[in-house]
Amino acid sequence: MANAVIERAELVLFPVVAAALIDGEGRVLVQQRPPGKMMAGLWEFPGGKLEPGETPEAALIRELHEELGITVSAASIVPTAFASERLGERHLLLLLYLCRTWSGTPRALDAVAIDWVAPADLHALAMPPADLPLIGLLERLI
Ligand SMILES: Nc1nc2c([nH]c(=O)n2[C@H]2C[C@H](O)[C@@H](COP(=O)(O)OP(=O)(O)OP(=O)(O)O)O2)c(=O)[nH]1
Repeated sequence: MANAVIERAELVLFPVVAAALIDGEGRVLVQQRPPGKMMAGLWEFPGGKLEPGETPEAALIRELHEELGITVSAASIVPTAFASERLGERHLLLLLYLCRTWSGTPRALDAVAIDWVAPADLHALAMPPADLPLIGLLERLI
């Protein structure tokens, strides 16, 4: 019992924000994680960690600008789903937003590559474990 209490106290939640950008044909943008990063080569939704003092929405707008070179307004990102997954010593809470409008053309500024994929085709991509439950949700939502 004491051990269980200690384990709970030491567990650190790791919030990460990500966006499913949807284009006019109902496809979702995914990007491939670069070499040297954890889970290199896997396809993910653009996004990342929160900086100290940042709201999830501000972090997502910043990450989309840094990673894709696009500008997104707070009104354009809709909180939609989350995933919860053990990630090494921490526990990932992946907060997924939908976004259908932005300005600029997405470019792979951080990732190896970006691609636009129909939600049903996400099943065929190698994605992080946390993302897998989100695919079926996106198929129904988009
Ligand atoms: N962006 C993103 N991260 C994901 C997804 N699924 C998933 O498990 N993750 C994990 C991978 C990483 O452990 C973590 C995101 O951290 P990161 O290191 O990529 O964040 P970052 O962009 O702030 O990276 P950095 O600049 O600090 O290198 O979340 C996803 O769909 N999108």
